[in-house]
Amino acid sequence: MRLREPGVFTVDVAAGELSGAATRYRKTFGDLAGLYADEAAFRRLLDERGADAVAYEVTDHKPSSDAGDMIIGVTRMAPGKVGAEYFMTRGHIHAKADRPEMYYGESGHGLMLLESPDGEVRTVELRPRTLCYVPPYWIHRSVNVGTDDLVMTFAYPADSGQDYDIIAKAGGMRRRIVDDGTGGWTAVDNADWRPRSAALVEALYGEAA
Ligand SMILES: O=P(O)(O)OC[C@H]1O[C@](O)(CO)[C@@H](O)[C@@H]1O
Ligand SMILES: [Fe+2]
Repeated sequence: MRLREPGVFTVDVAAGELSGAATRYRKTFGDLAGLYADEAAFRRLLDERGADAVAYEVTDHKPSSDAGDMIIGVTRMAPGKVGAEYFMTRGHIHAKADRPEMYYGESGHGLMLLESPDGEVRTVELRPRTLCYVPPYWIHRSVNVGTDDLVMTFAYPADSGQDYDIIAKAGGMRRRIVDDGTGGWTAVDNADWRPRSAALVEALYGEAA
C-alpha cells in the first residue's frame, strides 16, 4: 500500500489564503455576468473596477479526486454590492449530489445560502468561529454581507465535483440576498426562479430517493 504523505498548511486569515496549498483560482467580476439582478449596476461595477478585478479567490489542497479523500482550502471574497445585492459566489450543487461540505468562518460576516432540489431555502450566518455544515443534496452559495473581506476555510470530499448549471437552468437561486435598507441583509424572492421538474429532482436523489 502506498500512502500519501500528511500535509500541513497555514490559514493566513489576513491574506485570506491557505499558505502552502498548491492550487489557486480567481473569479473576476467579468466571470460573473448574469449572476446579479441589476444588470445596469453590474455594468457600472465593471466600468468602475474593471472586468479583471478579483471577486473571490480560492487556495486549496487537492490531494486526489479519490472517493474517501478530501479537498481542503480557503476562500476569500471581497465585500460589496451590485445594486442592493451583496457579492456572492457562483454557487453549485456537488456533481455527486450526495457529497457534503463544511465551511468555517475565519473573518468577516457572511451567509451560506442553501437551496434544496425541490426549492426549500435556508440561510446560515457565518462569522468567525462559526462552522457551517452543508448537507448532501443542497445547492450552496456564499454571500458576503459584511463590510470586510469574508474568509472561510472549507473541506469537502475529493470526488464531489461541482455542477453550476443547476442554478443557471433554474434562473438563479430562489432567493437573493439584498441590503435591508439599514446595512443589514434580507432574503427576497428571485422573480426569474423556476422550480425544477419532479423528474430532475428524482434524478438528483438517485438511489437515495
Ligand atoms: O465554486 P463556487 O460556487 O464558484 O464557489 C467557490 C466556493 O466553493 C468551493 O468551490 C468549494 O466547494 C470553494 O472553492 C469556494 O468556497
Ligand atoms: Fe461545494
